[in-house]
Amino acid sequence: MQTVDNQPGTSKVMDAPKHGLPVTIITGFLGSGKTTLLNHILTNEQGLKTAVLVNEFGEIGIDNELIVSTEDNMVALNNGCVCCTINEDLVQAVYKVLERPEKIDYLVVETTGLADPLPVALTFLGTELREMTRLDSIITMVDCANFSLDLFNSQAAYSQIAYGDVIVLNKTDLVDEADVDALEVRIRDIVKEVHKHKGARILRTQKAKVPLPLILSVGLFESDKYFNPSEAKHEHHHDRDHHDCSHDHDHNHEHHHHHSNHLENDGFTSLSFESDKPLAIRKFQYFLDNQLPENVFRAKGILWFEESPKRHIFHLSGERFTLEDDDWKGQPKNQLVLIGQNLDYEKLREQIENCLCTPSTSRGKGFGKN
Ligand SMILES: Nc1nc2c(ncn2[C@@H]2O[C@H](COP(=O)(O)OP(=O)(O)OP(=O)(O)O)[C@@H](O)[C@H]2O)c(=O)[nH]1
Repeated sequence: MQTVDNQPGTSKVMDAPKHGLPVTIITGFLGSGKTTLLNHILTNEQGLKTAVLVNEFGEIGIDNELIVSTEDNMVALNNGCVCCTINEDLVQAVYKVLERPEKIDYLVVETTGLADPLPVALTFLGTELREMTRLDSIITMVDCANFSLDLFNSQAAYSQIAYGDVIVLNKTDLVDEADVDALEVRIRDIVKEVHKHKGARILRTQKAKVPLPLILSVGLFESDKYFNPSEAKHEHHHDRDHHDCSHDHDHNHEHHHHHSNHLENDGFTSLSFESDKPLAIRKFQYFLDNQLPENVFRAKGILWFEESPKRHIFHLSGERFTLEDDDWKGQPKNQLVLIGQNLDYEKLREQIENCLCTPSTSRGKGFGKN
């Protein structure tokens, strides 16, 4: 776990002392644009000093590599669900931020794409943290090109929509406006099912570019109205024995019928692959085009191809993949995480290993067109 500060140096001092530290939770399904929003916040926050807690699904923390200026403002909570396994880690991580001698104006928590945001919110409301922090809002990112509750068959995906104070319909560049309209109607219905009298603020974005005043320090989270922390049974024990996802959470909140019993992360698991050998571009492309099974919903990686001196950032969400390049800062290597349901680990691992260069692989072949 690492701790860090964005934009060191002078920071605009907010009125609130540290014990009222405003907190925003960014949630949203796998690949919806949470990290993209986080980077947008960190590059545009203008003088605010923001601490960031990032929880990632998968053994390798690819996000550490993808978040801007992570030298000193980030606590990475790797491998585990922020709402179950590492709940106590979350409390400890927030304390670490609060105890730092320098001023912190804001705390942003990015959950994994499979986390139910409600227990995360309750962590801020139902523990000692209640005195120290002020939960400002839950922001839910939605991938307009891939959103379907049926497709995900995921309790977490439902909860993310149901409890979002601000819902950002992202990736509008990939779909027709009429589809976004239909999605918005569906989402408003889900929000209404849970919050009878309260709508969510729904925004549309590309690359999560949203004016920050619309999402930060908005005070949209209405804890007293929708949650009763004193009733929350989500207790936080200071021993390590409770880091066990196999227990059934009973948060005993008003909307009990949607409580977050998302055992095994709705059947999603991850495969992490690392190698200090380069990949052969053609083989990897063959893997993507012909072998990658449909049950891999999300993948991300930092890739090294023998044919390229660049560092390639690979993302797959649904059926779409992208490869961007920048420069290596250290020794090149491959890091790849695949996330999906019912993964055949052995087969996948073998297929990826087969993409690595063998000494006889010829050089100089570029990425072909699909
Ligand atoms: N076309 C398009 N791509 C986008 C947009 N926003 C984000 N992306 C891309 O979608 C991919 C996933 O974005 P991330 O921000 O990493 O998503 P995430 O929610 O943090 O992903 P996980 O943490 O793995 O669940 C990346 O390749 C982004 O560049 C958008 O508005 N349009």
